[in-house]
Amino acid sequence: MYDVLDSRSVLEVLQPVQDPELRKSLVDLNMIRNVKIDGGKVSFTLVLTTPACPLREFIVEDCEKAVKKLPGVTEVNVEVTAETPQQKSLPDRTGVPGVKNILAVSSGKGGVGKSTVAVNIAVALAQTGAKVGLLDADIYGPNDPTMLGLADAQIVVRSTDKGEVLEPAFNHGVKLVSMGFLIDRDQPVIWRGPMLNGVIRQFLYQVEWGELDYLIVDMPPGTGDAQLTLTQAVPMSGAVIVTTPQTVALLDSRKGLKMFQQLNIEVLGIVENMSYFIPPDMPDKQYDIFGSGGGSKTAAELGVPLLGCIPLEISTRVGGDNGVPIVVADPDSASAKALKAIALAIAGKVSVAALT
Ligand SMILES: Nc1ncnc2c1ncn2[C@@H]1O[C@H](COP(=O)(O)OP(=O)(O)OP(=O)(O)O)[C@@H](O)[C@H]1O
Repeated sequence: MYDVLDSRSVLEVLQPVQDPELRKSLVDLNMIRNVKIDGGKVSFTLVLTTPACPLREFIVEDCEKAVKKLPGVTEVNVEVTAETPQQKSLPDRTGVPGVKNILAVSSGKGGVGKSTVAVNIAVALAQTGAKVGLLDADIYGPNDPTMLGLADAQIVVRSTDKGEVLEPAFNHGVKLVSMGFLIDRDQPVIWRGPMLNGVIRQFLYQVEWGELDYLIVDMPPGTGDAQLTLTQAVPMSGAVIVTTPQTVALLDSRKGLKMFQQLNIEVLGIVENMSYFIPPDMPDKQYDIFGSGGGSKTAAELGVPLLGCIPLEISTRVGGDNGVPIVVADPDSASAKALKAIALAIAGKVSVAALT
């Protein structure tokens, strides 16, 4: 069938190989580029739709298997790169130049670990090579500077010919802008809609974010006016809802889900935090402190995916307090593994949403 080994025959054997999430041919998606033949050696570039592709190895293996079937092939070299697609444009919303995808991390209730999840997901995505920003919009408890090791950072304002711009702080591979840089922690601030709107617009459009694959927005907990103002002001492509297994937390997360759905923002899934406790001195034991299975039940009821379950681990809390997120401090811990898998699942879903 294939008399000559050339780039056309390589593309032909790769034609049936699909991106497992997009269910389309890699060739049709323009994910196979720079095919080169040198004797029996075939090399090409595989351009994934996110550096955090959860199925990277699987896709590479499929490509190698397909090309090795060609007569005369002695070696296959696949160079893997990524180009994150731009989120679809939203009606009545202005995107942020250079920022490909904006994602909300929210919770119906306070204290469920929303900021812990937002910070660790941001860092986990950056660890894969993605360019990541974090906008800490939690007006009630802006903890991201502490959790990212930037408690003492100052936001720098520069005058340019386009007016004043803010320079984000940076640590663990993530650019950060936080409400915490603006407000005095000991002074309660009452945020009225227009004021919050103004600050958020500044955080979106007057910050030198540069090129970002993902801008994660750590939302304030709850579903009140502030959350609604924010959800309407930010051109988000998707939202992640963090919950704990208790019934109350789950009821609240249902409200959060409805809020996003009403505003036509895709809910990418639910993260169940504090799912179970593993005592550090008894790693074989597991205690379901807040009950079990709540996250998966709610996800099934509401028809959204469960992105993952994170155990309650002392080192996760310590990582947050010390400014070294658990995915950096102890990447092999159960929590870090769960958080990294959740970050990859989110990246996969974002690419699918952008390309379908
Ligand atoms: N899986 C976990 N294991 C251990 N501690 C955790 C875990 N998740 C969160 N925590 C701890 O619980 C506390 C609350 O977490 P966090 O600040 O992330 O919650 P939150 O939902 O953002 O709160 P709020 O928005 O109401 O301020 C923090 O001290 C954090 O370190």
